[in-house]
Amino acid sequence: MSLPKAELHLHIEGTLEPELAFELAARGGVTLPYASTDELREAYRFEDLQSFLNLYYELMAVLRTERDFEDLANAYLERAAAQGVRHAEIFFDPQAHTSRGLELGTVVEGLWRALGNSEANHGVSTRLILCFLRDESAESALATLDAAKPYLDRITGVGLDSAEVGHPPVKFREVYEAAAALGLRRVAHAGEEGPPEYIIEALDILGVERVDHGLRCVEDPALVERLVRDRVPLTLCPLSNVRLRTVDTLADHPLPAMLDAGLMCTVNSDDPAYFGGYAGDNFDAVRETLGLTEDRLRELARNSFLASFLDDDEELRARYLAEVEAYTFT
Ligand SMILES: Nc1ncnc2[nH]cnc12
Ligand SMILES: [Zn+2]
Repeated sequence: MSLPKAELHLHIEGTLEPELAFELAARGGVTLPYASTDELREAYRFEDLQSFLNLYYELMAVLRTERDFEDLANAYLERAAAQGVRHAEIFFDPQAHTSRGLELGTVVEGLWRALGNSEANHGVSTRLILCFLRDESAESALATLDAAKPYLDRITGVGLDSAEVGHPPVKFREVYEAAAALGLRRVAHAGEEGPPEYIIEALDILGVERVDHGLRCVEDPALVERLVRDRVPLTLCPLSNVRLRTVDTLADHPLPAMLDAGLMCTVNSDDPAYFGGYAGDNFDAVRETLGLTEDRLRELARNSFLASFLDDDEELRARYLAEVEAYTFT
């Protein structure tokens, strides 16, 4: 669907399509433990978040040079633009690369080669969000934030991702305080597989402005009331939830009920190469399977720009919002 939208929950490493993985492997002399792209695609059957993360981290071995990160980001931006994405706030996982011996600068500079020219090349404005791996230590997160200091002109905010259960937000209190002191915006994954309490901690202890996923808030009526009252944006990822078995089928997804409850929902792709679709595909899927009306779809698109970190460019945000209102559904 080409409805203009902002993508607010997108892991750049999760945009690595099998074809590009093999191309980068060949270029870098990396051997993948799969004979072909078809065989690799066969591995895309996930039981839960952890079974996905195992493959996600394994394939990152092909990302080694600035050019690799640049090519990865350009491939995403091209696909996203074709599906109506006008603004993208992109997560990256520095620790998944520095733990393999890469310099943080290789990752940031490589991504920036694509992101810095994205408005001109793809018609997509961008922001970069550095994510801490929550299954690594708080000390490692602090060291990562410290290493990122030379690149803060390119980094808008911090996030928290990877294996959720057993790694509550409170573990990262100190690093989020330090990030806030540096003027960084704050988001965190919470309530994807973890309980509603993790969403409350992310808000109260980490001071996040948006909750990534936040799906399990529906189990706590008082929390839903709070999220509605405070207009806290949730970056939902419907196709991801199906593939990682957070919901049984797309038809069971609580998105319509969440919108009816007044929650500020957005729809995003998470790791589109792995979960069967980019942002526009997610919009198409919820339209078809959940029967969302044109008003609801327009609301989701409007929310995406309102929830974005475009506060430093209200003129651009207003232009995007006008595009949403002017859009004609086909
Ligand atoms: N859906 C997800 N949840 C947590 N960590 C992730 N890293 C990449 N995708 C993720
Ligand atoms: Zn995610």
